[in-house]
Amino acid sequence: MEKLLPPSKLLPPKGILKSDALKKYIFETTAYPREHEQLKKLREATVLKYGNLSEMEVPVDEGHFLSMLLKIMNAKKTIELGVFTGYSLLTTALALPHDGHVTGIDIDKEAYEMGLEFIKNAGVHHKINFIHSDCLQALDNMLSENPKPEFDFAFVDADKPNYANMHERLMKLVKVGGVIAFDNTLWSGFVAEKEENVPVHMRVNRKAFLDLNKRLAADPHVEVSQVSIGDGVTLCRRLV
Ligand SMILES: C[S@@+](CC[C@H](N)C(=O)[O-])C[C@H]1O[C@@H](n2cnc3c(N)ncnc32)[C@H](O)[C@@H]1O
Repeated sequence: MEKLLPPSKLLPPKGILKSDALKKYIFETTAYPREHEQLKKLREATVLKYGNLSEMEVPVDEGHFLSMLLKIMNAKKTIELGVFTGYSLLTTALALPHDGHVTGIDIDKEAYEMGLEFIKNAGVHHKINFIHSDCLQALDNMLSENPKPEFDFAFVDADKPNYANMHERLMKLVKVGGVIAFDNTLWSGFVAEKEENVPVHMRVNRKAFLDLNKRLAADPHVEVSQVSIGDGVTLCRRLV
């Protein structure tokens, strides 16, 4: 018999929404009922295998937001930095048209291989190209092989202190009019807290996000929207 997790184990423990009642309401009313069957299975399998590390996955409501955005944009070619077991990657592949294509990059191949079963069952494996590499290295390789902008959309969810370096490279790889989405930019709300109130292990990334958020807001080459969903998602639309 399929092993089911209690609903309390499935509500995202991190993020910026501090009301558990409201979180439960949103997830139970809209997010879980609309979650694709293979995404649900992938999420449950990730919790079982990785325990607390499964918190790294994008939450279900954010997945719906990204899916809607990709469809509204008519995105065809996308890139993702930080795949883990593939929740956001599978979300993206499901949102793209039949001839769409997503490149995912991660240093952890084992986690991606765990998610492959669900990606294959969802029938979208042909749309995915997984690159097992450090993401800055992979972006530099792409830029040296073919410096033409080719992506409609980029999702950034790898090592946080390197987001600014990824932004610099992605501005050359994402088309004018395309979107770069940075995940976790509100860092559980700690960007608005004094440093002494932030758990020590979260301080380095908090500082990286404080710098990044300022830098993106001041960047005249992008239109910026800070979206208060999940752990905070910043959308940057390339202008020039
Ligand atoms: C937050 S998780 C990604 C979660 C994923 N987007 C999802 O929805 O399930 C971050 C991932 O970034 C990967 N990562 C961290 N540093 C990296 C680097 N320098 N290059 C490539 N991947 C990296 C980690 O291995 C991890 O799988």
